[in-house]
Amino acid sequence: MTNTAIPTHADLILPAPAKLNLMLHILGRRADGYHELQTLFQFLDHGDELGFSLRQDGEIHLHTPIDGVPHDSNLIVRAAKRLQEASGTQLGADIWLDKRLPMGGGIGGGSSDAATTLLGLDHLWHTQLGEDRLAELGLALGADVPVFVRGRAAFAEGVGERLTPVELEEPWFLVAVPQVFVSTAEVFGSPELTRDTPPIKVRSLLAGGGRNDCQPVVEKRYPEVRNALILLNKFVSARLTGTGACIFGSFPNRDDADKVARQLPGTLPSFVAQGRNISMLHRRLQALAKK
Ligand SMILES: C[C@@](CO)(OP(=O)(O)O)[C@H](O)COP(=O)(O)OP(=O)(O)OC[C@H]1O[C@@H](n2ccc(N)nc2=O)[C@H](O)[C@@H]1O
Ligand SMILES: Nc1ncnc2c1ncn2[C@@H]1O[C@H](COP(=O)(O)OP(=O)(O)O)[C@@H](O)[C@H]1O
Repeated sequence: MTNTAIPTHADLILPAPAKLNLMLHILGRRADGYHELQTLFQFLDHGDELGFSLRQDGEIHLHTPIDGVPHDSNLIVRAAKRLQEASGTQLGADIWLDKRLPMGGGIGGGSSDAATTLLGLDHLWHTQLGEDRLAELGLALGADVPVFVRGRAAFAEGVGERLTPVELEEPWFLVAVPQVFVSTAEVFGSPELTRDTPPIKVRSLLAGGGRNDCQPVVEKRYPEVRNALILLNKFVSARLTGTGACIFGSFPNRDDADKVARQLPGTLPSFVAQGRNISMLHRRLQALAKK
C-alpha cells in the first residue's frame, strides 16, 4: 500500500497495532477514582504506522498533526519527551504518523502509538532502558500503554498494569465502528456502572467466559452503539471492546468475516483483522534485531 503520511527516507518505520478487550470485568473502585479491572487483551494485525528519523538537536517534531489534539498533548510527543527525560539523551526525532485507527474507539490507537514511540525511539537512540522501565514510563501516559510495550496477549488486573501473558486462539475479527465518540471518563463515572463483579481466575476465562461490564452503560447512553450491536448480533455474537465505541465478533476464517462486513450498511464502517498473541510491533523489532 502506498503511504502518503510517512516519507520513505524515514530511518525507522514501525506498526502500532490495535487491541481488543475480549472481556472486561469491573471489580471495584480505588480511593483515587480509578477502577480495578480484569480484562483480556489480544492484538489485531491492523493498526497505525509511525516513521522516525534521528535529530541531533534534541527537538521532537511530529509532522502529522491530529485534528483537535495539540502537538504537545499528542501521546506520541508525550512518550518521546518522557523517554528523553528518563534516559538523559541529547538526541531528538522527526516523527510521522499514518493514522488508520478510529480515535476513542476502545481499540487503543493512542496508547499503541505511545508504546511504538517508546520502543522505536529506545531503538533509534540506543537508550536501552529495558522493557520494565519502558512499561513503567508507558503506564504514566495511560493504563493501556504497558500491554502494548510488552507486546504479548495478556490477562490484565489492577488498573490494567498487572499482566499475565496468555496463549489464545487467533480467530478473525470483524470490528464495527459506530460513528460516535465514547468518553472513557464518562463511562467510568456513571452511577449505573456495576463495580462488583467477583474476581475470576485466568483459567476460567480461557474456557471462553466473561463479558464487558461497560457494555450496558454504553448501550444505554449511546444509541449508535446499541443499534450497531443489534445489527451485528444478527450475524455473530457481538461485544463491546474497552469502553467502546467499537464492537466486534469473531470468525474462524477471513472469508466468513468479510461476508458479514459486506452486509453491514455504509453508515456502520468496519474492518476485518486477525487476533494475534504477539503484536506486529514486536515481530518487526525482533526481525530488526536479527539483521
Ligand atoms: C478501560 C480501558 C480498557 O482497555 O478502556 P479503553 O480506553 O480501551 O476503551 C482502558 O484501560 C482505559 O485506558 P486509557 O484509555 O489509557 O485510560 P486513561 O487515559 O488511563 O483514563 C481515562 C479515564 O478513565 C477512568 N479510568 C480508566 C482506567 C481505569 N482502570 N479506571 C478508570 O476509572 C478514569 O476516570 C480516567 O481519568
Ligand atoms: N496519537 C494519538 N492517537 C489517538 N488519540 C490520541 C493521540 N494522542 C492523544 N490522543 C487523545 O487520546 C484520546 C483517546 O484515544 P484512543 O487511544 O484512540 O482511544 P481509546 O483509548 O478509546 O482506544 C483521543 O480522543 C485523543 O484526544
